Amino acid sequence: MTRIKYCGFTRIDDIQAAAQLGVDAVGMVMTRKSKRFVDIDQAIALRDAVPPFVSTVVLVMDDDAAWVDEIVSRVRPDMLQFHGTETDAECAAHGVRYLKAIAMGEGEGALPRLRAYPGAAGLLLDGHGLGETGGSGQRFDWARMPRDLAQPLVLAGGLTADNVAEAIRTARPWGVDLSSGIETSPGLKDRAKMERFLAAVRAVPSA
Ligand SMILES: O=C(O)c1ccccc1N[C@@H]1O[C@H](COP(=O)(O)O)[C@@H](O)[C@H]1O
Repeated sequence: MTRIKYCGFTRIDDIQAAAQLGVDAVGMVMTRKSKRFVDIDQAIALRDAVPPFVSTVVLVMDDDAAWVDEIVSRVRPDMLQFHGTETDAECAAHGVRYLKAIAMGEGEGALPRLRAYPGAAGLLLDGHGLGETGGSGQRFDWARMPRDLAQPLVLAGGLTADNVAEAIRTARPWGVDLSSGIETSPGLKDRAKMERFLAAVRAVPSA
């Protein structure tokens, strides 16, 4: 079974709809570099709308350590997701389990970074380049998904209901994560797109 995370929520109705549909995790973006940025009070309201057994993840990107600590103490996400040039020690410093995003848009330059995060609960391989913000629907060649890493790998970048079956068959990820493929505009989710994406993932036989 391929796990599913929908990311970039800004509206309570959307996050509740995603949970009802059966996603494993929901994400909120708390770096001011993003068009989907939510502040602490919005994030608390969104988190409080998430039912039991659905994980909450907060995404940051080269943000001040003090800001990340404030998120941890007030929003209390189940996991952090780092998208910048943070080191393994910097990611671990907040005392919360984390995913590290690896910018696969870099080409071969991404390969050393895949082994630089032994403390990460999982790695999220995204289509954007190093230093660029994600969430823009940029994909990478799914055949480049490594096969020899111990950590669970999450595939991200440009996934939609129309391409996710092929992506899963090619990359064989632990899970998939997306934002723009289930939106009408940044931060505004579309229930029909969320439903179609889930059905497309569930239709792929497990390995
Ligand atoms: O969503 C954002 O605005 C964002 C900002 C900075 C870094 C990452 C961001 N989004 C993440 O990028 C991937 C893929 O998104 P998409 O499906 O291609 O739109 C996903 O993990 C988003 O959460």
